[in-house]
Amino acid sequence: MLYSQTTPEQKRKRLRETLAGDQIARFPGAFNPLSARLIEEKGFPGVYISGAVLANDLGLPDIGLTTLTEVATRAGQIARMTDLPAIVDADTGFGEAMNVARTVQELENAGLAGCHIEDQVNPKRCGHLDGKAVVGLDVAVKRIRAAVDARRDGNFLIMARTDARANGDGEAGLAAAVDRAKSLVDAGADAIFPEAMATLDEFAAVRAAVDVPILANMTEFGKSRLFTVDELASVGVDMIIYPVTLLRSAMGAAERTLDELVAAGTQESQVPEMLTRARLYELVDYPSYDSFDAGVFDFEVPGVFSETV
Ligand SMILES: C[C@](O)(C(=O)O)[C@H](CC(=O)O)C(=O)O
Ligand SMILES: [Mg+2]
Repeated sequence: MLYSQTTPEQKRKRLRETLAGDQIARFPGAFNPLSARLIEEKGFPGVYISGAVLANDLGLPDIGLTTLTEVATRAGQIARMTDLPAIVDADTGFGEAMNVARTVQELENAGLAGCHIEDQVNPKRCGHLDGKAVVGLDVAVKRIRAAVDARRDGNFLIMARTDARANGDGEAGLAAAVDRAKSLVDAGADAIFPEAMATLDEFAAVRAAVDVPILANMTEFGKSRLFTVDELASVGVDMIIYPVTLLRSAMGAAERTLDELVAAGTQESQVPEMLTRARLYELVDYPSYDSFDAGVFDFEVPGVFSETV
């Protein structure tokens, strides 16, 4: 009922244990608090909260327009709805070193289990688009040091993302990303997010260069094909995110339903694709509220909690 009973400290500990385990960990992106519940129910070990999704959900492009307050608030709403650890995309940290320090403390306060901070210049852009630029190594290192020093829970995961792969074609770009990754680990990063890797061999190169967990971003319509979990495990990736997948699925379904309403004058043909009333009530945990106040759930929903409605 209401929110998760697991404390942020417990979630952060659980995240550390997950990353220390042998299994590759998949973190689908929750686009709202309720979808975090769905992710938990399907057995995933964690929830990812995408900066692109938070911005796009507000109708904004992913170019660093969202504020720390907006991101911490929404990420906190998502994190509190699940017992799973949630990791949030903190973009460039909302400024330079001092701002990054505050960002980390606000995200801790919001109940997140970790965040990633990238080395792009502002205004930033989606890591899978061309024309990105990264800050100098000194600035990138300062961001990570500030983040690490600012956290009050040693288990809050500071992941460094490098966008340096775009700094040159093929080998040159990869070498730049590998160098950055090593320096960011030396600066204290707990994990590395090498952005826009083109091939499995590129992930393997990053894997060989650092001894902290590495993340693969399996975003659709990006720079690489969508590798399978086994493929990524075979090159030593520890964690996979599917940042925008659920938002794209949900918005795709919404568009199809609207098109059908326009074309047919009724949504009838789309109903079998929808989450049923029963399933929706199950996800928001209606029956638990009954134990609190028997007047809350004293109605019948046909087929409630069955597959039939
Ligand atoms: C991971 C990412 O930073 C995000 O905000 O989700 C994006 C995802 C995307 O735009 O597809 C990214 O820069 O890769
Ligand atoms: Mg992002």
